[in-house]
Amino acid sequence: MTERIVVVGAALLDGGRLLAARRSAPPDLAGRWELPGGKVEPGERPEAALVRELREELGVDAEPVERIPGEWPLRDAYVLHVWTARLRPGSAAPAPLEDHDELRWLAPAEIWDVPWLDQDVPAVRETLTRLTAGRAH
Ligand SMILES: Nc1nc2c([nH]c(=O)n2[C@H]2C[C@H](O)[C@@H](COP(=O)(O)OP(=O)(O)OP(=O)(O)O)O2)c(=O)[nH]1
Repeated sequence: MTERIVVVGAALLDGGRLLAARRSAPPDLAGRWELPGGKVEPGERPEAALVRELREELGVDAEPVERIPGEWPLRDAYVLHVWTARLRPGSAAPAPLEDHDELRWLAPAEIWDVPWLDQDVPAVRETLTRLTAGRAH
């Protein structure tokens, strides 16, 4: 039986904008944009994984807000789950410390200005719907 590995992605929102992160590796994903995050470790709660990954990759202190319903298949046995998230008061600003070489805060009208990973597009579209409906901020 193939084990399913959950990858958590953060739709990190601030002031009505979404943080997009450009991957620096591996070569086949480099240059494409994604929701920062990573694999949930065995025994780890997905929300805890999200907070840990955002600290490691971006140097921020963030908290999950709500799960975006749905799950999206990635390569191999990976599946993407997405949460909206926000910075906690006093958090540093995000910096591309690991896995990424550029970050951008995108306003709703700019969301499709970057080449997202194909597999992230449905989750990004869902996030945009929430942003424009004023249900996330
Ligand atoms: N973080 C993240 N990974 C994604 C997204 N879309 C997508 O296909 N992936 C893929 C890339 C990787 O193969 C895998 C997640 O790996 P990762 O490298 O970000 O996770 P990680 O920090 O736990 O990795 P590792 O160094 O511990 O191996 O999922 C996404 O939106 N966010």
